Amino acid sequence: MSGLAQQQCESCRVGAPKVTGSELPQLKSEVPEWQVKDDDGVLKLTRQVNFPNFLEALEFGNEVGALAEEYAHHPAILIEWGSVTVTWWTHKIKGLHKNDFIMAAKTDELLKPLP
Ligand SMILES: C[C@H](O)[C@H](O)[C@H]1CNC2=NC(N)=NC(=O)C2=N1
Repeated sequence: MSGLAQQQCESCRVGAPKVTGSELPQLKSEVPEWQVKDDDGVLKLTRQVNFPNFLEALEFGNEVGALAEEYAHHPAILIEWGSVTVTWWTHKIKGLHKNDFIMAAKTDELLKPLP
């Protein structure tokens, strides 16, 4: 199986399986820059990225938005002066799905310098 960033999301549906406790460590190890947080019982995957100014933060936020539209899976994006916080979770299942880890890995790819 290719790395998470190269995988495709499954279609979001109610009743889709949440990431289980045994799957979580493996998936989390593939996106080490991200933290799992429990938000009133809803597990989410979040990362804060720092930028030198608001404009660069805004540009990255827009890139994440375009990625979300491309894969029809959408995060919360907080754009602030100097940083962007991206949080992935699957609303339909009120928790973490493998899609969220795939999208976190794709988000990391946006930060890699172009070859
Ligand atoms: C029909 C559409 O694809 C679905 O409603 C998608 C849209 N984007 C989504 N994004 C996230 N994060 N969770 C969802 O459950 C979700 N559902």
